[in-house]
Amino acid sequence: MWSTAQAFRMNPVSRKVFPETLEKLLERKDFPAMDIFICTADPFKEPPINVVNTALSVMAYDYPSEKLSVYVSDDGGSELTMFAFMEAAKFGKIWLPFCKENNIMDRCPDVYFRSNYVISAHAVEVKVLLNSKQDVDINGKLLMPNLVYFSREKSKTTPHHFKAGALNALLRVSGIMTNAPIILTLDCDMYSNDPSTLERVLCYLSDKFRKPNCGYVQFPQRFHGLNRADIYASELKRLLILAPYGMDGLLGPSYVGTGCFFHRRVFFGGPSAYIEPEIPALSPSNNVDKPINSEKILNLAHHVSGCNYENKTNWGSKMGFRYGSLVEDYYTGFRLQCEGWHSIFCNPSRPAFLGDVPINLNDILNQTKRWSVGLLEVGFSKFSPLTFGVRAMGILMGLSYAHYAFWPVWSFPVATYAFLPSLALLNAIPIFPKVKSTPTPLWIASTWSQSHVNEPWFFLYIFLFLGAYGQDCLDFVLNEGTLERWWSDQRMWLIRGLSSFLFGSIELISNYLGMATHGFNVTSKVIDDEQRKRYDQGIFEFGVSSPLFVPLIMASILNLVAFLGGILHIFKERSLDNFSIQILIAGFGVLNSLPFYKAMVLRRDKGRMPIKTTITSTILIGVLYEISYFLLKSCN
Ligand SMILES: O=c1ccn([C@@H]2O[C@H](COP(=O)(O)OP(=O)(O)O[C@H]3O[C@H](CO)[C@@H](O)[C@H](O)[C@H]3O)[C@@H](O)[C@H]2O)c(=O)[nH]1
Ligand SMILES: [Mn+2]
Repeated sequence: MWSTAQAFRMNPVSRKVFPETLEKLLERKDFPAMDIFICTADPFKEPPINVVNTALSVMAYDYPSEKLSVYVSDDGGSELTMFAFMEAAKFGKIWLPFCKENNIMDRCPDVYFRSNYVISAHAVEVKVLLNSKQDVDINGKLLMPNLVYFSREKSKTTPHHFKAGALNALLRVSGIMTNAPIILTLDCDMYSNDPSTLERVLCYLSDKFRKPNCGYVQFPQRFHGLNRADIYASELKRLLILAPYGMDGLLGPSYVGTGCFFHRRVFFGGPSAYIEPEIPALSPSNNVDKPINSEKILNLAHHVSGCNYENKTNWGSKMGFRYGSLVEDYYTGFRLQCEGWHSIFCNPSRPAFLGDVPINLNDILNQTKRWSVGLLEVGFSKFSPLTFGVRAMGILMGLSYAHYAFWPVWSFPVATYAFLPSLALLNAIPIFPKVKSTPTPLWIASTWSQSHVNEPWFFLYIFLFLGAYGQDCLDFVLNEGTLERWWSDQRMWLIRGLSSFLFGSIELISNYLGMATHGFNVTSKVIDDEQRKRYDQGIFEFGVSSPLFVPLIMASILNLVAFLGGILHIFKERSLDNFSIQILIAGFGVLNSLPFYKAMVLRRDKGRMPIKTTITSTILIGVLYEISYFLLKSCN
């Protein structure tokens, strides 16, 4: 993992463009058309009001409206979402500076819909809600952008490939209706925060300025409403900001699923290997000459949204967004770059998009678990970045992608460090280099004076620990980070390693063995007020009894017991002997586990650790200790 991380350090690049000068070089009438895709899948985990907000925020881009088309893909096929959008269409007309007033529609989904709703098979729905050729705002002045509600056909028997499937259907439908050369993909939990973003993008993607191989421009995922310490490290600074800077100096950043502008052509083969789609109307160079709501166009749009349409076509394998991984974004970007497309990372100081983050630990861990499964699927496929990727894109790009793909591999060292040193300590077995006995009970005193140490390994060990942590901390803090957030970041890395990564790896294995199947478990965006309050105060949210918490509690209990035992040992023997590093590691574990102890013992609110989970974990750690007792004793 260390070596793959070095690829990001070779040539980091940070870019700047000046969209204010764009109009001197490119007339507004020559601005290219833009198709904007918004994905939603579940009206109860993703409240339609939020999806509407996302759509309204992009409809209000500072851009010629007649060139703007917003397509909303509803994988839930829900009447509620459609209804919300019909209202939104009317609402949009009355209200252009909408950002301030959108509270008007802030209502809860109707109980009637809720009780009758199951996501199931549904037919195609294509509804033109606003037509840029006809619809004007309430004053009769401004044209409105196109707004299309779309729900592809779904059946129980045909795989729908989750979001990638939805995006491919959107690619085809938008191709038939407007076929803009530039496409923005956006998740429904992320809204536009800067009306001038499209002009910024033109500096990279308009015909006049685009480099021939440039395929997409990725904006970082940035989030609003993080608490001060960002306790769940939702910022994902390393993954979403630092790594892309590094890749930008190579062939460009990976695609992260949202906030990304594509040149439509990239979905039809490599820069010099064009793949002709099965019907000419879908070709990226096709000129749409019929009105968006003409019967012919609508019929064709229905045709390409059928659930069997993709059979025996290249969609998902060589064309469009790629199937085969739960992280369709990462995988698609990777395959596009292997085909020869370059990309650009654009991180303006005012965030172009802002998104929601889950505010409870269980949701976060489930999300990371899904990513782990998806990443490993790519890592161990025939298109693995380490083999296929390195050959197609060169060693550094291959390593960069491998660094993501094998992210979950951290679970093994993290789990080892969480359990092994403490178990060994409790069994009085030293596993690290020794420090020679000194009369002082303070470990620091002994590590500082070299004369007392008889093994250089001890220092190498301390050096590596402090070096790695120091570098990590510096990287973080120097890039608009704070020490407080860094601490959360390293803690979440341990938590993810011990939980999501581990469960993700297990899920992948059981999947290969045919024991389970995994799906795209949509992250809930519903905010409970009480939870929100606790989150804002920086308090961890547990609440549900989730297996994802079990290894975490096990480790926190074990480390506490081992640490206390170790300290007792020091005072009894008045020597540090063989166990200093083990005690240190246990102590570090304890420090990181503080929120867990609080949640298990001190808290009484709804977000505390459920007793059931605590008891299960305590029993399991007891069993693990017994096993270790027999194993370690027999090894010794
Ligand atoms: O069958 C599906 C499942 C999901 N979605 C949409 O996909 C988006 C992302 O889903 P979310 O639950 O928010 O997942 P996150 O883990 O927050 O998303 C990250 O990870 C995903 C891959 O796992 C990427 O697709 C996302 O862009 C990226 O932000 C949402 O708009 C969903 O509505 C669909 O359209 N159809
Ligand atoms: Mn999301």
